[in-house]
Amino acid sequence: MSDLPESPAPAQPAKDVPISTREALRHGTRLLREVVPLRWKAIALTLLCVVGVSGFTGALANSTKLVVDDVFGAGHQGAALRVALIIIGVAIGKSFFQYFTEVMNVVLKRSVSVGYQKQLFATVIRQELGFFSNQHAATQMVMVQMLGQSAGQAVVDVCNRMTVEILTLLALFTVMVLQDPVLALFACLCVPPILWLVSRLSQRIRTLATTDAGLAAMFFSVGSEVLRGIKTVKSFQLERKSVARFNTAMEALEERGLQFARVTASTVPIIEFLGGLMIGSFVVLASWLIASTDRTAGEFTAFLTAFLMAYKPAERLSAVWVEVQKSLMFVRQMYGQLDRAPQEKPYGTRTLDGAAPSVTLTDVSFSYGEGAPALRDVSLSIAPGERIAVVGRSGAGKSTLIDILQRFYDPQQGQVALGGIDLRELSREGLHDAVALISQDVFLFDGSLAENIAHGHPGASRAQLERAARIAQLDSLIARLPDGLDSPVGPNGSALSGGQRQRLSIARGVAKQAKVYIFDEITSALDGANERAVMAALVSELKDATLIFVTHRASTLAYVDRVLVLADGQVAGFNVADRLMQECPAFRALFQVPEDPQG
Ligand SMILES: Nc1ncnc2c1ncn2[C@@H]1O[C@H](COP(=O)(O)OP(=O)(O)OP(=O)(O)O)[C@@H](O)[C@H]1O
Repeated sequence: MSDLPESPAPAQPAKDVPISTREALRHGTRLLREVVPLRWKAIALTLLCVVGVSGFTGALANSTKLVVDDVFGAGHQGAALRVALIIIGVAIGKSFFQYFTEVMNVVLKRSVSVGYQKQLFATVIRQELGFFSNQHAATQMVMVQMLGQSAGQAVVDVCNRMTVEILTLLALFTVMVLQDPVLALFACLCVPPILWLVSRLSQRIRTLATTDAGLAAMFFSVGSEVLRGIKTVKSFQLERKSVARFNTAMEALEERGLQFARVTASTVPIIEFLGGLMIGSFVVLASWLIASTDRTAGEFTAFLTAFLMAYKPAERLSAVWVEVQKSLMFVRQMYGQLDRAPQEKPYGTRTLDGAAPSVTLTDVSFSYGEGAPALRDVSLSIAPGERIAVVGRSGAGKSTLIDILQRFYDPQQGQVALGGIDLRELSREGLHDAVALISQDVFLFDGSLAENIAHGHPGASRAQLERAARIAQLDSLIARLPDGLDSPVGPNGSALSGGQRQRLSIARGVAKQAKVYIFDEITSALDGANERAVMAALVSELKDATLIFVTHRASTLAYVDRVLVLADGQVAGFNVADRLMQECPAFRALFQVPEDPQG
């Protein structure tokens, strides 16, 4: 029959592949094309602030000419006060625009990041089940957070940080040309080789930066895994091992930080030396120009100030470019995720009418990837409204069977049908409305008992919620709680005991009013009395549905019509329990009480 189980490559921390300039431009352009129409007001405001900052920086450099020529040189009456006022005015103007630039930085970064984080999460959640089995949930979430933030960072870096440095350099260069075109030409000849050297160094920094994110994701992944399983860690005395694993991750992070610092630090002395060499040459050239032409000392001072002031934006520009490339590396990864076609299998259009359907498997075989088949040539038929138990040793294929019944996976061979309709012909809603899974892995939402039950049947009446709670034997708990059914359960039901959480999850499943119920080890956290009460209520209240209980407990068998025994992915028996005890060795191995050796 159909497709292999989809196991697309899930989110991985950033790969160690530096981004080429062409790729960086491609992804950067796409990002801006998407962001600009949505946030053009914020971007326009940012650009306005950036033009203000650059313009006032140029003006500040130019004002040194006034200081030298008008204040110190000519000694005009009142010149000092006038020049001082000009300089103060320019500084205030620059600070004003700088303040709003910073504010716009935060606004723009946050809005872009959040927008992409929402898109990424929506893409992740649409993936099929195979996607999630290969990747830690914490890592997935770190990737969603980090990739979204990188998009925000890249936009801010390009629209704000890079633009401000480029415009400031242009403003300062204009001052240099206006004040002394000959020296400006000389600077133009000297600067390119320095820039080439800087770019070589930044390339090295970029390579080191590529694995940063992967290590950061490891920090969360290792730490959160240990903390989530803290009870297991303590009970198996795994503290030392856990700390050792965490320390290894931390040491890798530290080592990377040190390497990064060493390379970054080496750039400063080299640039300082070359800068000093250039300034020395300017002084010699300027003294000759001042002596042999009508150039003033003020012009040279303004030129030199502009040149010296250009050093910082040039340095920051190269740093920002490295950061932009790093951000764009993640943006590339983000688009890789966003562009991944949703792993949704095609669904049909049919729905199930009437009451409980039959469940039929014909020659069904299924393997996870290349491994041994988890189910082999399984053929069976469950009658409408029948109650069956599915039993088998660990790894026999029980969970795989129930995943296939819900079409989480399609088998590679054979056919699965509900009420005689091939599952692939059912619409997505038709299938998931008809089948309810009540799992042993209880997952509850932070809300009231009623809200949690209503997740099974949005829009259910109060009476329907109360009925579901009663079937799940929650009525005595509800009677004790001050707010009854409206009492909060806490995050993932933390205010409830294990058994109460399990019963709440049963109530939610019951409220769904499905036609086929699959109960996966649902009584594992219940005491004997509660288990009997829950099972009796389920079989009497859900008479109009086909019930499938996956179980390891012998006590459950008293409530079912037949028992399906799975062994190594095959049907070892499917009959009433008494007959299986006589005929099926696999069943006896599971449930026969060993004879007392004492006699
Ligand atoms: N996501 C997966 N990837 C690869 N192999 C898997 C996966 N899930 C299950 N298997 C393999 O498929 C086989 C059947 O597993 P399954 O989970 O269906 O058994 P089970 O009867 O439900 O076991 P248990 O009672 O322990 O839950 C096992 O050999 C198992 O190792």
